[in-house]
Order: sequence, then structure tokens, then C-alpha cells
Amino acid sequence: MKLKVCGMKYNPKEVAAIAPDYMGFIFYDKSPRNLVGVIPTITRKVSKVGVFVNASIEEILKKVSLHGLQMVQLHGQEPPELCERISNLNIKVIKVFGIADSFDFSVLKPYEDVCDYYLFDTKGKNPGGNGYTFDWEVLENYPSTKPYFLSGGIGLENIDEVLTFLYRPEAKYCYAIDVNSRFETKPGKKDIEKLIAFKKRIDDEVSRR
Ligand SMILES: O=C(O)c1ccccc1NCC(=O)[C@H](O)[C@H](O)COP(=O)(O)O
Repeated sequence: MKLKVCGMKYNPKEVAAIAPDYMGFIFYDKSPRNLVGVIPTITRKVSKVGVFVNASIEEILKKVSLHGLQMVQLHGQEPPELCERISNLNIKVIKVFGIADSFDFSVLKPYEDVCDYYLFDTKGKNPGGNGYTFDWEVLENYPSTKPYFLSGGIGLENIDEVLTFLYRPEAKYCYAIDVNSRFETKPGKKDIEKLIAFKKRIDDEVSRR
């Protein structure tokens, strides 16, 4: 199971040192985690993901090239055509869908061939980083075989539920766990001890299987 730590602003080097698979950097000026400046050099073993909300392709590509991003995460109402244009440039695309109490999975169809991963997050007041979970049972109706990131309100407090979920049939295509605000001492500053403890629980469970 892969791990993505999102919303890096103040201590990305410390986070990289614990070797998550992905680190997410937010390029959305209404977020308190919006990254201003340049990402410091981190190990190549960690993939850098740029997170955008309804940004233009020009803006996205500018950030990809400035920061050497390997992936983009599209967190707004980006159309499939935009995903396709980015994907055609050999940049991996994660398309995000917010889930409330229910979800119409037919909206995934136009994205099936134009993105690499889905990310299911809690639909809330903000486009992301809302800090609470959605009902993961909704994923029982997941109709696709595309790998997805499970996101929204995941923290050390609910690690047992996450581990239980991973044994459920709907977790078959769950590829990664995405964490963010539940691991912060302030928006954008990650709590390294908590991240280490969480990563250990996930890694231990995976090696026990
Ligand atoms: O975190 C933000 O501030 C944010 C703002 C706008 C778009 C996306 C954002 N975060 C993206 C993520 O991938 C978060 O990890 C995801 O929303 C889950 O966050 P949380 O509920 O805090 O775990």
C-alpha cells in the first residue's frame, strides 16, 4: 500500500526523510497550504505531486516544469480533455472526486482512459483538506479497475478503520492512502512523529498479509 502525504509547506525535507511514496504540494491560493516559492531538493524516490483546483493548462505546465513535478492531482471540475492533454505529455494524472453520502460513479466514465488514478476525497466546504472522512461503504459500488487513492480525514485516530477497510472487497483497487490535515501542527506543517507511527502501522499490516 502506497502512502501520499499532502499539503507540504513548511517541512518537506523532514517529510521526505520518512520516505512516503508521494508528497503533494498545493498550488491553490485559497488554501492555507498553498506553496509559495520553490520546492527544496528532495530524494528522487519520493514522487512530487502538484495539486491544482481548476487551473489552466498553462499554469499547470509552468509549475510542473518549475518544480520538476512527476504527477498532477486535479481537485476541481477539470474536464476529461484537460486530463488527456496532460497525460499525453507523459505526466501522470490523478483525478479527484469528492464524495458525500452517496456518489454517482457514472461520472468516472469519461475519465477512464485519460487519467492514471482516481482519488476519492470527502466533499466539504473546501475543495480539499477538510479533515473528515466520507462513508467508505460507498466504494462498494466502485465500477472500475483503475487504482485509487483513499483520502479525506485519515489520521492516526482512525488507523484501525483504515486497516479494516483494506481487507474489504471494495479495497481491491485501493492503491494508496492519502493523508493531510490530521497530521499537522498547523496548516502545512506536518507532525513527523505521527507520520512515522502511521506509516509503520500500514507497513506492518501489509507485510503481515
Ligand atoms: O489541503 C488543502 O488545503 C487542499 C486545498 C485545495 C485542494 C486540495 C487540497 N488538499 C488535497 C489533498 O489531497 C488532501 O490530502 C485531501 O483533501 C485530504 O485532506 P484531509 O481531509 O485533510 O486529510
